[in-house]
Amino acid sequence: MSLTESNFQSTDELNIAFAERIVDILKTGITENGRASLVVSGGRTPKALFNALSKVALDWAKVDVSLADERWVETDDDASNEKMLRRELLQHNAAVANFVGLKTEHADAKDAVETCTANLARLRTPFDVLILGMGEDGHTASLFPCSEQIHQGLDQGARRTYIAVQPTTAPNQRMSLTLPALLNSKHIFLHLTGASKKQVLDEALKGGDEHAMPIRAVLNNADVELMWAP
Ligand SMILES: O=C(O)[C@H](O)[C@@H](O)[C@H](O)[C@H](O)COP(=O)(O)O
Repeated sequence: MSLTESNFQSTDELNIAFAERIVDILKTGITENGRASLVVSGGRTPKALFNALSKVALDWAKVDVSLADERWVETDDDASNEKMLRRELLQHNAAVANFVGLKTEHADAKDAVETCTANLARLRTPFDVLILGMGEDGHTASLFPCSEQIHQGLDQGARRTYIAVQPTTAPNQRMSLTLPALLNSKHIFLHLTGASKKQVLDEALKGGDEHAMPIRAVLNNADVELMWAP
């Protein structure tokens, strides 16, 4: 499968172009299907993009927004991706979007897999836009190479859409879309900033065990657009 690279001079330039690209795809989805879906990652990288996106004119009431993964903490915890999303993306014009969060009342994410799977019906699938990030260890969404659950997460034969993951090199239990669920997307973007992430991506592109660098599993099975700035 192919990797299309768009390199920008600065994160500001990247965010402007990326927001426009996302909105174009979502508009097409709304025109063709009445609704469109946007599934995003958490972490630090997308904050400014989300802020830019929240101010763009779009029929946001017709957009379903969800997360590729969530840290299993309360939604008012600073580590919560939902908290970040509510602060950065679900504001301004985008405040009326239909947000489907992952965190439930269950103390253990394993007990919430069924609920998250049922809630997926509230989102248009295949996802119109999926934005992935990547960690320095080659994880994407919360498919962590260090976790015991990585084989299940990358299993394309299984019907799971979500998986509870316990990383051993990062804090918090997680809920993550599985590889087959991530791949059920019309447009997959990999959003990276900084030279070190580019080096990690180059390493992943050399090929090798997907379980050692889960981003490889996405790159090997989908057309991916890289959006990168230093
Ligand atoms: O919840 C999360 O942590 C993510 O969704 C995760 O996959 C993230 O995208 C990468 O870890 C990159 O994170 P940074 O953008 O913070 O480097």
